Amino acid sequence: MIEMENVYKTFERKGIKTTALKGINLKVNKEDIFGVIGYSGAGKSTLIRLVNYLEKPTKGYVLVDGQRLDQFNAKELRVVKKKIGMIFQHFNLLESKTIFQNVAMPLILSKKSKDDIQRRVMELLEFVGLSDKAESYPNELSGGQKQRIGIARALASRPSILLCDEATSALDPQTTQSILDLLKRVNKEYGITIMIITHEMGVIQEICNKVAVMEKGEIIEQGSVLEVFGQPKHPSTQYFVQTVIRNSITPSVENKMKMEKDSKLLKVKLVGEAVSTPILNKLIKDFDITVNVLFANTTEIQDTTMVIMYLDIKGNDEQVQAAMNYLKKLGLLVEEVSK
Ligand SMILES: Nc1ncnc2c1ncn2[C@@H]1O[C@H](COP(=O)(O)OP(=O)(O)OP(=O)(O)O)[C@@H](O)[C@H]1O
Repeated sequence: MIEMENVYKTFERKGIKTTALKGINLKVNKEDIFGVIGYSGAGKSTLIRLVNYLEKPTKGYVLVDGQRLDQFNAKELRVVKKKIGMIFQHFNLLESKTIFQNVAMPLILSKKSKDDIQRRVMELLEFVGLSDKAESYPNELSGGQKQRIGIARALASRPSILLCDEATSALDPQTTQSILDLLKRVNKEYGITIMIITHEMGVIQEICNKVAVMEKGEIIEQGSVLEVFGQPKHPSTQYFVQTVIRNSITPSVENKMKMEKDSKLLKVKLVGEAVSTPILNKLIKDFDITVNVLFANTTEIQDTTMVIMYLDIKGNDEQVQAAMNYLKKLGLLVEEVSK
């Protein structure tokens, strides 16, 4: 659906060059809600602006539906761009136009008939739950309602891709949740591919199935959200994951642990089916060891449950080793943590 092949983007202003993107490779499939996360300045906006050709790559290719954007002429590019809707952090609504007129704008520009416009706009306002606001003006709406209108307007031309540029960053947590729920419906009910850039890991956790982590113009890690959240490799990814999934023991427990000389501290991660295995019961009964749960955290990612536990285990060396082997055999991620 969307592909980038070795994409570079360098800006030049007053002789100063900034390379915003350095060798980006990614593939977004039709059914995806693909999230791009990174700190400010990582290159996220530049990356998303390449998809609808608001920016051109300095080197490399951007493909939409298997076709390179640089090979289209201006007229063909206009057709492709109609397939790509976009929503923004600050909504970008026209303040002097009514809500109806705002949503109708792309249809007016494509010279649709009055009847078609009336039908489509009302259908979209219903979809976003704001049919009663057709004659209101943007300044009469809350932030969440404005973003709903932004989404309705972006969907007017029946796009197959929706780009979201920090779409929830200006909203409170509850409103963010309702906008994310709406975006999920856009993906499922209309079959629209969504690409979302954000600096909030919670957004990725909530709706994305794939994620790319960006730093200094590069993608440092990418994969399914379950993979990346389950086993983040790069320190920056680990940091982002830590903002939504606490996976370390508290300092006070850590201090107490240091006093316990004759036990081992294990970090155990269970994902999916493994969660229903009664491991604690097994460890105690079959290996005759003492198990103390120091920390446990359960998270839902992409309808899959992930549990992280810190277990303090005591027993003779053989028993402890056998217990660790048992956990590893089950396919669980087991790490001995040094105290
Ligand atoms: N039009 C431009 N001219 C010159 N430099 C630019 C331009 N657009 C972006 N940059 C530079 O490219 C780098 C990446 O910027 P970009 O806006 O893509 O990052 P970002 O991850 O979206 O950050 P933020 O979350 O703050 O928007 C930055 O160093 C920025 O200064």
